[in-house]
Amino acid sequence: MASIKLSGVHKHYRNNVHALKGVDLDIPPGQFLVILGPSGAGKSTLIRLLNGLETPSEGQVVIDGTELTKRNLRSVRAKVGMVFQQFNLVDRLNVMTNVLSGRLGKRNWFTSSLFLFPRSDLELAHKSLARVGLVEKAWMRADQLSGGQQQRVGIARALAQEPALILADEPVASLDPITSTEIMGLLRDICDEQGISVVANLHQLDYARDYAHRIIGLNNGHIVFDGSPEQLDSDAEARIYGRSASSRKEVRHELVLAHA
Ligand SMILES: Nc1ncnc2c1ncn2[C@@H]1O[C@H](COP(=O)(O)OP(=O)(O)OP(=O)(O)O)[C@@H](O)[C@H]1O
Repeated sequence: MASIKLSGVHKHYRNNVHALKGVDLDIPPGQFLVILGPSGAGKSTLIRLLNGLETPSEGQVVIDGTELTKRNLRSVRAKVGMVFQQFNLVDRLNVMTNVLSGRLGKRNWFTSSLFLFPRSDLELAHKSLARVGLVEKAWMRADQLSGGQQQRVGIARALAQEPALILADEPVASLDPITSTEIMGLLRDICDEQGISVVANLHQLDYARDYAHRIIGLNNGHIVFDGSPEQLDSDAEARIYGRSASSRKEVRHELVLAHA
């Protein structure tokens, strides 16, 4: 389980974009947090700050009481599993090897470079594949699987890290609606059953409502909503997406008429 605290976090990129503008956020252990917001709001930047892919220009990111710095990056990252929109598997390698790569951060340079894994790692990779229901695909090439299966492998790879936290950057953006609900359900079950915190960026409000314990809304680098799924009403949606609630209703009405 991981507790996460962001205090006064700003992110300026070199091109003068001010992507995050003073973000304060406390995420207790075991929470499933969904980040919503329009394109460019800063969602991916926030996710990337949590595993040290980006560093704050100002402010602090503290995970389990340890401030994330360049010096402790490797040890903190070893506790953070990543799940990506495009799965990020090595296509030509089999599923088992892809899952085992989740162990690389825990091994020294020599054994990692030779892809030598102890028996305990193989058992853990097998257990992770069983958790996502894909043991029978262990020796298939990753690129022979469907998108949903590839995302399950991505989740198994994250689980093989024995993570305290899983970061999911638009985990269902490349999947059809049925597969998307299966993947969101799997992530929520992992969070509830194993106490692994999940922070996910989403563009779909319905999935946020159905699967999150808590939702934050980002707009132009600011947190403009922080509440439960039940609190995400039309006013909150309007704050997050920068439209008035009535204009969103009109747009929906037009869409319904257009499809009638
Ligand atoms: N590496 C980078 N260098 C420069 N600017 C960047 C970089 N990454 C993001 N930005 C800018 O920072 C702002 C926030 O981007 P970010 O990707 O965090 O938004 P987002 O909410 O995840 O958007 P989307 O939903 O489209 O993925 C945008 O203006 C973006 O162009």
